[in-house]
Amino acid sequence: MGSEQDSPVTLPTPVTPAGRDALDAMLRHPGRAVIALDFDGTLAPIVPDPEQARAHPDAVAALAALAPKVASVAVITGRPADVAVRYGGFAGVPGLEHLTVLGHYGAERWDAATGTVSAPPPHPGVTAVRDELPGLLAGMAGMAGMAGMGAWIEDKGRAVAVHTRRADDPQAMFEALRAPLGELATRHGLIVEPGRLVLELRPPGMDKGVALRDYLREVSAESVLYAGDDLGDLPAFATLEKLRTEGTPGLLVCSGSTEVTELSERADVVVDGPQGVVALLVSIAECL
Ligand SMILES: O=P(O)(O)OC[C@H]1O[C@H](O[C@H]2O[C@H](CO)[C@@H](O)[C@H](O)[C@H]2O)[C@H](O)[C@@H](O)[C@@H]1O
Repeated sequence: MGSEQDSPVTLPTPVTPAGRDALDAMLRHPGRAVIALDFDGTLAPIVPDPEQARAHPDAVAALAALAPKVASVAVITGRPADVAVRYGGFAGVPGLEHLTVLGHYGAERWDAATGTVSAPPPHPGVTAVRDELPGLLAGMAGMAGMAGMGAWIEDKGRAVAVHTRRADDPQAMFEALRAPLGELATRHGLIVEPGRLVLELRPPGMDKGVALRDYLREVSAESVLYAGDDLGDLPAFATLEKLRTEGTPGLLVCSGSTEVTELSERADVVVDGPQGVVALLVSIAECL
């Protein structure tokens, strides 16, 4: 706790009894608590150009202050693990020596302790999609209403994403691309992962729920906080909801945005984007 001169630490009150129990359990036994966080929209503010996304300026310090006080901290992201590490500034940070980054929705793993990324072999469908996608988008640009489409391809290595945030009408472009990208993905054995003005074509078989569940088993978590902002975080919320029914306290935190409301409806705590997430992490660290 802070000294008498410090302003008092304000922790949010979770709106559900299960959320309040989880926060309680974390504060009582922090050494058995796991903190897991999404990257874009949760630790990093959303920006128009995905290559310019960086962790909130105070995020790394907040994580580094909290990590030594809890069992473990993990970042679970749709980004390739090495990209999240780079954009997050997570490598070589005192306090984050045991940080784990699960990339590509858990298919990849980076551990600060080794500084290496482990990953499965690439899915052949990604190569095929990478080759066909520019032609498909060019064909659509010629269609009525699609001139100057403004869709941008992010080559993620093990997946390919099409972003519409910089299109003239981002939401209309997103909706127009759903069906053709779905067909393309299916034809090559991939799935479409929708996100905040992005449609990603990626291999099936892994999601943040599976990644989180496996990680929590590995570290023998006795309480968990998960924070996310996007549709890809819903499986992680579902994992926590299931764990709660089995007796493991879990706190569902939504990094709120006007773009995605599905998470806020299920969350125990809604904070104001990455700035709110950082404030929450700081408050928890100060309470421990
Ligand atoms: O699981 P996450 O860490 O949340 O990653 C999800 C996707 O995030 C990125 O896209 C999003 O952030 C961009 C930068 O702020 C933004 O421009 C875009 O509209 C968002 O969808 C990233 O580019 C994707 O690869 C991630 O899968």
